[in-house]
Amino acid sequence: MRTAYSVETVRTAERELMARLPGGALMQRAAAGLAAACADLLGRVYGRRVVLLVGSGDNGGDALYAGARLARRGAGVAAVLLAPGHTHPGGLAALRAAGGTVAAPGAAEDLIDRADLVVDGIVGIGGSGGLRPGATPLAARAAGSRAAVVAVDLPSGVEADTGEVRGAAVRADLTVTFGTHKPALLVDPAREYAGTVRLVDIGLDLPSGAALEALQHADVAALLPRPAAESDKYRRGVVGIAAGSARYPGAAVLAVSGALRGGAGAVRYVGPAGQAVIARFPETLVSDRGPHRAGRVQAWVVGPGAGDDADTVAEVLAEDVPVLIDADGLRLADPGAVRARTAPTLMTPHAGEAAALLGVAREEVEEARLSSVRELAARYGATVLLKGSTTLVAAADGGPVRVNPTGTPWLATAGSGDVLSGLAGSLLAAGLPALDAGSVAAYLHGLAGRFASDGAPAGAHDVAEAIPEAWRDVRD
Ligand SMILES: NC(=O)C1=CN([C@@H]2O[C@H](COP(=O)(O)OP(=O)(O)OC[C@H]3O[C@@H](n4cnc5c(N)ncnc54)[C@H](OP(=O)(O)O)[C@@H]3O)[C@@H](O)[C@H]2O)[C@@H](O)CC1
Ligand SMILES: Nc1ncnc2c1ncn2[C@@H]1O[C@H](COP(=O)(O)OP(=O)(O)O)[C@@H](O)[C@H]1O
Ligand SMILES: [K+]
Repeated sequence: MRTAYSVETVRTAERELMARLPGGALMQRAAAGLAAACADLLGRVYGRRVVLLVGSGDNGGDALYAGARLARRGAGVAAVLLAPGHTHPGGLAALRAAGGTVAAPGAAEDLIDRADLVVDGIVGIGGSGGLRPGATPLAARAAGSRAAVVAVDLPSGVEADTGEVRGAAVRADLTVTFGTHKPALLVDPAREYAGTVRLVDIGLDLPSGAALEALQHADVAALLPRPAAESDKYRRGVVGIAAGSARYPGAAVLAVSGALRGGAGAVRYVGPAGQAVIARFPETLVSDRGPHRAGRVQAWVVGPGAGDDADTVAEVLAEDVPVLIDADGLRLADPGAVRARTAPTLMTPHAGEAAALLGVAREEVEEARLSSVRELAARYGATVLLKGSTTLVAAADGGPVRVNPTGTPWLATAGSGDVLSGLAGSLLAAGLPALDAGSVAAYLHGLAGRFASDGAPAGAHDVAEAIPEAWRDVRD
């Protein structure tokens, strides 16, 4: 499991470790890791031109000590001091002692234009609110230059705990982060600014309460349902799909296509698209008698392509089994009925649907994904999977939010969300708790999207057909 911790937790762990170590030891560990990463990126250090952008805090100190290490290996290193009266004194002395220089006022732009590497030590976990005016043109100059840009701990200007970007920020090719990932390195839009992320171990001892968790192959493999010798189709779990309408029969077909590949032993379909479903998937158990009388299921999926069928949504919400609500179902569901449920509920909105539920503009959700998904989960007393560039899954009772690491923008194709809802519903029916069902489904769906696309456009049905390959890849 990859984890990310809040600034507050990092600060506490840092204090505890510093109390046991000689002064400055942590910063030296950070600077050594940073200098090694810079050297790897440069290939050859001797004779290279390095510019350090140095702010007022320890983030600048890291940059200065790493710059000193590079200068000792023969790089030409110049520091641009953004807060000249408040520069880390030990770091500045180390740089000077190693032969590095401080840029004269007005020389920064020229130096950046000629640099091989720009190191962003403007601000780290002590920052908030986007780059300040003095730093903004330098960050833009670095982005437009041929130099590689390495961010120290975080790209300066992003919000460490939320992944929000409230103003100008540095665009890095590589971010070297210390002790643990920070949420901004895993959540868009900030994640986009970080480039490749390299984690340097500085010995921090972190508690169990991470802010974010990202499942890896081994975590998913351990959660995947697997039929045992005694299994039959009912014991494996039956998933009910209440989806589709005369207008959108395809949503039903796609949700069933995901459900058939999600580990449940059988898929029941109720709704007006039975003919289309059977034509494509003859193994589906089709009923036109509504959710109550369709036969037993261990989980329901309701909403994809449902049009205005509020009665079916209400009927499903009244069932005492796990329910996944997607698409039109999110709009049609009575919030009170969702909150009143005692069996697990998993809601799977995209940003637009989440915005409608929260009563805000879509952009507000996209700019603040983490707080949006937490807020929705708390309001509805449900597990919420927020789809999009970074897919997040939050439980109602707080705790670490799961961030999906496998997504690809090739998934942004009509109907791929329907496949996801069927897949997640199937995992619910197979017995996974809602947080696991949502995050495992997003993981497999992302991998399937990658396999189906392989760099070229793929349709939602291709994504569904690639789910078994994703499943095998995880299990290998
Ligand atoms: N934690 C650890 O384990 C380790 C941490 N280490 C390193 O220390 C870093 C944290 O250092 P830090 O605490 O000195 O804060 P830092 O980020 O340098 O900010 C300094 C000052 O900048 C200012 N400022 C605020 N916003 C701003 C903005 N938008 N743009 C510009 N300036 C802004 C604000 O001061 P103000 O000007 O408001 O008075 C703020 O106080 C951490 O990221 C890592 O690199 C490693 O060395 C070892 C292990
Ligand atoms: N930019 C993106 N990067 C990664 N995944 C994306 C992106 N945009 C959309 N997706 C994924 O594509 C799927 C689209 O689902 P959804 O918006 O419900 O579409 P539809 O309603 O057409 O099925 C979701 O799994 C979502 O996470
Ligand atoms: K930085």
